Amino acid sequence: MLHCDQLTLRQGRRTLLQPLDWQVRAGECWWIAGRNGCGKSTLLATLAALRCADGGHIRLCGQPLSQLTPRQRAQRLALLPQASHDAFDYAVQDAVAAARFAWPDAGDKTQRVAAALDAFDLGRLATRPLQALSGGERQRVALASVMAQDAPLILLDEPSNSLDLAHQAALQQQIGRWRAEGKAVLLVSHDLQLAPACASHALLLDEHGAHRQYPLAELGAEHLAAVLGYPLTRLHHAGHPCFLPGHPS
Ligand SMILES: Nc1ncnc2c1ncn2[C@@H]1O[C@H](COP(=O)(O)OP(=O)(O)OP(=O)(O)O)[C@@H](O)[C@H]1O
Repeated sequence: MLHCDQLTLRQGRRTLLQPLDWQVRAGECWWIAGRNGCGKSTLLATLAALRCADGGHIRLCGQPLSQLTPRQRAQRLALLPQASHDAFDYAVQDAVAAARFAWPDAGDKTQRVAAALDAFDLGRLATRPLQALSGGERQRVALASVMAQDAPLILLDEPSNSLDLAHQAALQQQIGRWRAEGKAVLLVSHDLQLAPACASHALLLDEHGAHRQYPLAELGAEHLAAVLGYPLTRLHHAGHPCFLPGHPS
């Protein structure tokens, strides 16, 4: 679904990402992990064509990303940014419906919006103005908008920000459903429980642009600890791996 060939990212004179060859396939979820400022959001912004790559090539669903029109891109990928700013004070249901702009001729807008509102527990808030929402409620609207867009590649930048525990669990389940439907998910997250519970693979980025890729089953605490700069222990809990800070006593 996504092919990166020698993808290189820079910020000023600093190399954020040394040349990366990377393939993301349908049904996979890649956890993208690294310390603050290492370039995770910049990578997602580049894959969403919000900035240019500083080297290399990106192909999305078989076509060069740079050759896709904005609507074609929106039909192929959806981005949840780390923060959203509301230019208009839409009602929740209208904000989610706006995400259907990529599919103007589809006749299923009402059902898709209703399903997205339901998946993120927003039915009760459907007519509430965006500016009258709490932080976690606003985050759930952003997630529902991503779902309504119905793109095969989903880019999530810290999606569990501000979510309470029950809504984090709902997000984990929804990521599982997306994978089962054959969508691919890129998950930037500092959450050492949620992310490994959702992911099939990990892409670790360090502060000098170096990167490593692992199937999640092969991601050891020592690999993650090396890029995060903190000792970790890998555990198995509720059917998934998770990582805890510190060494076992
Ligand atoms: N517009 C900009 N001008 C200058 N530097 C920038 C700009 N945007 C980002 N940077 C720098 O680029 C680096 C990568 O930023 P990025 O947001 O990709 O990090 P991140 O890995 O997502 O971090 P975090 O975990 O804190 O969200 C950081 O050092 C940041 O300060």
